[in-house]
Amino acid sequence: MNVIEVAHLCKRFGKIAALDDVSLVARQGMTVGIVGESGSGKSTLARAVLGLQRPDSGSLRILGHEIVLGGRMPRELRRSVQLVPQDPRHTLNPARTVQRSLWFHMAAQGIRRAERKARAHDALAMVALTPDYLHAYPGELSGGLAQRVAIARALVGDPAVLVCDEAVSALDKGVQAQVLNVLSELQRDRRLSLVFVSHDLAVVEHISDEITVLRRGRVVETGATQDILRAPKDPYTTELLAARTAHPPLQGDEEG
Ligand SMILES: Nc1ncnc2c1ncn2[C@@H]1O[C@H](COP(=O)(O)OP(=O)(O)OP(=O)(O)O)[C@@H](O)[C@H]1O
Repeated sequence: MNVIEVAHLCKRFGKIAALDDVSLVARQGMTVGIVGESGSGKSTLARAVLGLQRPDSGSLRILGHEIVLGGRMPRELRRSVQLVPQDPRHTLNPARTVQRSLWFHMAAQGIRRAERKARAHDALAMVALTPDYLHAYPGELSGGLAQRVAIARALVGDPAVLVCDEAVSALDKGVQAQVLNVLSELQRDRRLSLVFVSHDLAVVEHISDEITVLRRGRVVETGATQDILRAPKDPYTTELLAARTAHPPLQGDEEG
């Protein structure tokens, strides 16, 4: 099943075409990686999928439902597509305990009070955190732990898709590997779809079944990860392949 279908999306900011006829499909239980250098339109695409950025034209379907561009996304669909942000220490409210952040997120999603405790415990367990962390403040957490909390927050409403926007870019390599493992396991065990956005092809290739390469708002190449790595069709993809950093090991054992 296609959980996200983006077709011919366009978005301009003045003279800049941030998205120029971009199409993308994310299927259930699969990870689609979006890669491109800074300014290629990755975040604009991610924000459009999350209903946070109004495209000028094109179409967006989530779980088969057509989304009215510029309209308010129905709550159930908003709940089914959740963001894992770049640096959770900036996006988790420093004045709220983990519990309050999770509660706040669940309240915004219309989740009943009676369900919240169990959901919070379940979501923390899914990212291998004990309920002790409910009482921690973001400032007390390392980058890797804070990112696990951000993933747990994204999971509390039982979404179908996680949109990970540079979700490991702020982390050290060993911690990146751990967070990538958490995301891979969630995808495999819960049949989650991931839209994994990164400027770093080395990270994207490790987690993605398919890759879409963006450049200046346009899709230059899309295909199965192995095909793109083995035989890139576009010179820009070849450049990205040449420029990639050493990939993070998928079994890291440090915590930062
Ligand atoms: N709100 C905005 N107002 C004006 N221009 C914008 C806005 N948002 C994005 N842009 C421009 O659109 C283009 C695409 O930006 P976007 O942030 O989507 O790229 P990106 O690939 O995510 O880059 P980065 O990794 O640096 O965030 C850039 O040229 C950017 O300057």
